[in-house]
Amino acid sequence: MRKSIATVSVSGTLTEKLAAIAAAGFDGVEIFENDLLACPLPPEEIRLRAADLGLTIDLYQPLRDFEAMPVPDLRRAERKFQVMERLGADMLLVCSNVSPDAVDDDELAAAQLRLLAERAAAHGIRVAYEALAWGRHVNEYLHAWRIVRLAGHPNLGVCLDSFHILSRGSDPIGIEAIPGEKIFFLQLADAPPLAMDVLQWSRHYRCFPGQGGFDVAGLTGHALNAGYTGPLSLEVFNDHFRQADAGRTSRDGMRSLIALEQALDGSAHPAAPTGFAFAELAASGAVVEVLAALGFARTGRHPTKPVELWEQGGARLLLNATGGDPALLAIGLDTPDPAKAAGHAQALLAPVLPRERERQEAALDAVAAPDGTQIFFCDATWLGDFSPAGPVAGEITRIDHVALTQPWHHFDEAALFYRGVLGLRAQESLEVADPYGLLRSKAMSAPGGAVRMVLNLAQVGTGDIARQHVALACRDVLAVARRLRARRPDLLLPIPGNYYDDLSARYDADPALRELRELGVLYDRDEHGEFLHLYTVTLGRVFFEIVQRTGGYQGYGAVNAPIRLAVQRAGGH
Ligand SMILES: O=C(O)c1ccc(O)c(O)c1
Ligand SMILES: [Mg+2]
Repeated sequence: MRKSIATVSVSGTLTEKLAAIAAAGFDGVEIFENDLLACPLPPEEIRLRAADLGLTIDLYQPLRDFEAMPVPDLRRAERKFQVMERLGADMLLVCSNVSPDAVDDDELAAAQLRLLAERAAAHGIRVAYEALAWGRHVNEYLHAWRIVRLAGHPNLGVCLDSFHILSRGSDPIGIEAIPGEKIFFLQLADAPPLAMDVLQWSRHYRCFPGQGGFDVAGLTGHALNAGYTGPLSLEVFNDHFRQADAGRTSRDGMRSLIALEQALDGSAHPAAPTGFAFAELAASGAVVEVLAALGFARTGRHPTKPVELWEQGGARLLLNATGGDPALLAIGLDTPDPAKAAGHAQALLAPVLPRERERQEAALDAVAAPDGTQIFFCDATWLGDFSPAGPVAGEITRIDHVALTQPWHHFDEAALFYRGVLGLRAQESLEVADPYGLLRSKAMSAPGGAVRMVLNLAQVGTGDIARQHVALACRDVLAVARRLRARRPDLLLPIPGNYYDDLSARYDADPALRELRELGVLYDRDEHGEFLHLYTVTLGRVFFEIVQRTGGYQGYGAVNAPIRLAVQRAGGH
């Protein structure tokens, strides 16, 4: 299907926006009124510029509060038709009236829209009428459709906007009752679930399909079933997108439409990961000390690269001595068909990483995540490169999750990347207090929890944008804590006594509490089970968490995150 995007969705001047949108592969644009008014180029030049870039101008929206007025402003409309002819745009958007002067009279609205459509027809222009969720009298898409039907003019149809429909909780199934040729335009936007005024929600928090909580693909399916053949057009008002790099935002929008088309095809994710193969760290001597204290042992070396394999149970860490502070460089994922997974990632515009390969080494397909973390798709052969010495027994069994902190302007992009490329589903999104700001946190996981990731967003003010961690699952976190305590107490993150006073206020009778306090182990429970966890101090950008889940606990100990953040920040841990 043709893909379009409203210029309001990306940052920059109109000419910058057009260039970025074209480079991302879109077919067309909706030009937002202010972008045109502020542009030094005359409409004819903008038309040429767009055409040179291979973009059609699919929609223009210069009229506000037009219909159901005591006197409709046809003079202004006539002027705007002239602008549209110069622009080469043949679809005019009219959103439902928000003015207190609007009259609650469908017949009047229909008569005035009919008049507008008649005048538009003389210029070869069609009019698409859209119900804004906060329209004064018309705020439901089926209401807008009734008015359009009442007007009965071939040049008048409806514009459907997924945000306005889904934000009000309207059932999009009704779209299928609208004849396809009367759906003139389809605007797509998602949004995170927020309990707030719908106008503010729309103007500041919209995001690309797949980044929020609405079933935008399902709504699109209804429009296609109705016979809609126009473009899928992204219309996203978002405070972050307005500041972010236009090229990057445009590519991200394109990725969201490709993922939406895949969802419409109904095909399952072709190459979902089944577990963590490894996490690779830029490592220093300090990392080696922590791993040794945790009971890991070096079991292999790469034949040609300065990379060591450290293992315990099914947890495998690669320590890369290429220099630099400790940081997470790469994540390896067990993938049934790595080539297919890489192909799928590439179709979603993930940059495929070049691989230098020596003879006899396993070929590894890898892509770069939005924050630069390398994602490797692995089958069993990669391990052979390291000629591992054999299993290392211990309490730690595998990698439970990896937590990455995203720059604020790439958070939604990262969520969409992990959802589309790896097929992870967002589990929960919450806010965690840091002594100097707020951290937004989104957990994502593969079905059954075989792969879990946590994306943290450093809000403005936290300053702490760099921290990442690898959480290791274990059978007995108290045993790990005791060992660490005996060998290297300095590596354990110290937890304040006040935390344990509160725990005992909440879970009075639990005799294990005393030991948690002594060992610095934190505790949470949900309706499924319990969660015990501890943290090491931070090395460079990275720290380790040791977690023990019992009885199907699904979370990540989020209630304890503010304690951890405060100790890390205050104590320089
Ligand atoms: O927020 C608005 O005013 C606005 C304008 C045009 C649209 O298509 C829309 O969905 C919202
Ligand atoms: Mg809209």
